[in-house]
Amino acid sequence: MAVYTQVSAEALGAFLARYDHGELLSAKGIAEGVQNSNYLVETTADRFILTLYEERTSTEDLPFFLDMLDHLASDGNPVPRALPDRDGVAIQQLAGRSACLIEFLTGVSVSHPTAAQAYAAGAAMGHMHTSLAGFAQTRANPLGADTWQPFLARCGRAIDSIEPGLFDRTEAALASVLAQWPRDLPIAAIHSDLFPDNVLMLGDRVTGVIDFYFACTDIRAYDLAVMHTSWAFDGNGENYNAAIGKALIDGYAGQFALSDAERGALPILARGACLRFLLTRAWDWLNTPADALVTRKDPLAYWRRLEAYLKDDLFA
Ligand SMILES: Nc1ncnc2c1ncn2[C@@H]1O[C@H](COP(=O)(O)OP(=O)(O)OP(=O)(O)O)[C@@H](O)[C@H]1O
Ligand SMILES: N[C@@H](CCO)C(=O)O
Repeated sequence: MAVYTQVSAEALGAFLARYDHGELLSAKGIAEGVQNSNYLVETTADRFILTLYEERTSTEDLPFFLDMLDHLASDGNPVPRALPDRDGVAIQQLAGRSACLIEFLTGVSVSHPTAAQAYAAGAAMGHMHTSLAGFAQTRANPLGADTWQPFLARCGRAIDSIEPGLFDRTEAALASVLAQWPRDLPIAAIHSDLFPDNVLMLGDRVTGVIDFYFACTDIRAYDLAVMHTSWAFDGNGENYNAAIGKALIDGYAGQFALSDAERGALPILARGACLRFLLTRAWDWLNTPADALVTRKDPLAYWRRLEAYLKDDLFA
């Protein structure tokens, strides 16, 4: 579920009255997503997404996210813009939250991508990286490599309740990854969370790239590594699909030239990405009650991926 904040029909009607996008016909909460509250809103003019930003999205960073979306949309990327009201204001207040009315994009996210879909998604990331070369704003990555050790310390030995020995194994893996972490690769604005559920598709065509609320400035090739960890394995991280992995990289490289240094760093970047998602999932696992409405994501699915990247060079 992801409707934490309820919005009354009266409040939504008054909100929509600030725009020239028709009158309210219906509003339905969207179950997917865990971070923010999302509604599908239909008006007499069109359909929209209404997002109310919950505490996990830092609202002071909203201008960065929205400007990045505007920049990408202006350059032909299929990303949703937040719409300005009649006074040019895009970030509003609604039901005690910051809120935006966002363009609705068609398409569905695929749970078992084919190689052709992975190729298209890799190409969509390559296109975004090409466009973002001209985007000057920056935002430090709040979940970047330098934060992982303090993050593990915050989780503490409670992490062993997920699986005995997990703290020590994670600590050792982290030390090894950080010792090899590349410090001289190109840095740029990146999505940093381009999982299959954040790509909308119709057949083999990408119709939407969404959920930019982890977007930040970090190693550009790290974005591709994150994508590889999330697309090229099954959900529980047990099976690697080499055809998907290759299609992602080929699709990306067809749009944006990967340097030899970036290509060579993908294995270590992917291991880092595994630790980033292992840690945030472990934190959520420990801090979300088992009976909460939000489905917790399995941290160990990322430990299994890490083991696969340690065992073989999956980018060879
Ligand atoms: N612009 C859009 N057009 C169409 N559907 C959208 C759009 N934005 C979001 N959605 C739908 O809403 C769902 C939730 O959106 P999103 O993934 O951004 O949620 P979230 O809670 O912010 O993020 P997270 O996935 O990190 O939990 C998506 O799975 C998609 O179905
Ligand atoms: N995509 C992440 C959640 C948001 O960071 C995960 O699956 O763990």
